Amino acid sequence: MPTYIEGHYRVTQARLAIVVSRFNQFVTERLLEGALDTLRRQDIDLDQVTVVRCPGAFEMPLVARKLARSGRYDAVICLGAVIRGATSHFEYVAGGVAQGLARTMLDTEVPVIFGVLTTDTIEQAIERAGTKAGNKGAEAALTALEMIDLMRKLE
Ligand SMILES: Nc1c(NC[C@H](O)[C@H](O)[C@H](O)CO)[nH]c(=O)[nH]c1=O
Ligand SMILES: CC(=O)[C@@H](O)COP(=O)(O)O
Repeated sequence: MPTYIEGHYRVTQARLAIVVSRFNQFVTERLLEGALDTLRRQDIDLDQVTVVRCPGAFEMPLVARKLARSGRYDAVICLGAVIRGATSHFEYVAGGVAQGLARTMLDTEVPVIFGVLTTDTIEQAIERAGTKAGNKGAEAALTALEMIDLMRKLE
């Protein structure tokens, strides 16, 4: 019979940092609301949650790395909205954030949750920030809890 290891959402004493970018704040604040509401509904003490705002998604990897390396957090949730414009700038911002956050997670071995929307339109972003396509911030919060529990089980 194989041994199965998996993380559950119910974790005790979870210390979380949430990095939120101000760019497209109309969207990112909805992601933050979804994340905080989900953590609350999972009985996470929001006094153990730190919210850090940064200018744009491109700055997130540095902020996430500082938080992860501090040793004060069990996971770092990153919430942003990169929405395509008229130039190729989208590719560089979105690619830089994804690669930077992935590298931070591997370098620090602290779960860094990619809750950054990368959409072609504002409508797509709004749909994923609490309307018809759910709330990616809420999803990111659940992923953080599952990863915290899983990491503890793999220690
Ligand atoms: N266009 C978007 C940006 N651009 C700003 C960058 O994130 C960065 O702050 C700037 O290049 C200075 O380093 N940021 C987003 O979060 N979303 C966008 O759609
Ligand atoms: C993702 C972006 O950087 C983008 O919103 C910038 O818009 P533009 O390509 O029109 O300068």
